[in-house]
Amino acid sequence: MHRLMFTLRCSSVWPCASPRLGNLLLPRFTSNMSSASHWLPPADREQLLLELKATGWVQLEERDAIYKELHFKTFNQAFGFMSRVALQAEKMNHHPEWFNVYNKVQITLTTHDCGGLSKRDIKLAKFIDKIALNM
Ligand SMILES: C[C@H](O)[C@H](O)[C@H]1CNC2=NC(N)=NC(=O)C2=N1
Repeated sequence: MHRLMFTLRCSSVWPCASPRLGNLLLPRFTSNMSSASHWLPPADREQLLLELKATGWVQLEERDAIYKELHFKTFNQAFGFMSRVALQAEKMNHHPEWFNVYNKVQITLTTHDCGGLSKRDIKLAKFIDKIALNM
């Protein structure tokens, strides 16, 4: 109950994502809630998530994050893809959670600084889709 009340009080100033009340898994409040430029307005969020779902991203149930699994022909292709994403992630100072076995790459995107999805996750997801298409 305390967590729910916390969210209701804080939701109007949340900089990254609109909190999910459905399953009561609520974002952390941290002192590093940097710039409002990462703010994902709820209306934009729904539209952008629809677009990403059409390319194979799914929303995780247990946290405010998106997930995609990619398959390549070889390990070299998978690793080449990861290298390109890693360079972009470093440029954006926004890093994926990911797991690779041979030709398979599983990626979770979320913004740790705000405990949920932000514009940065959308931007990185779109970049990932673009790179994967060109492999
Ligand atoms: C201190 C550093 O800027 C932060 O920890 C950055 C690094 N990379 C990050 N990556 C992701 N996915 N979320 C973050 O909030 C984040 N924050």
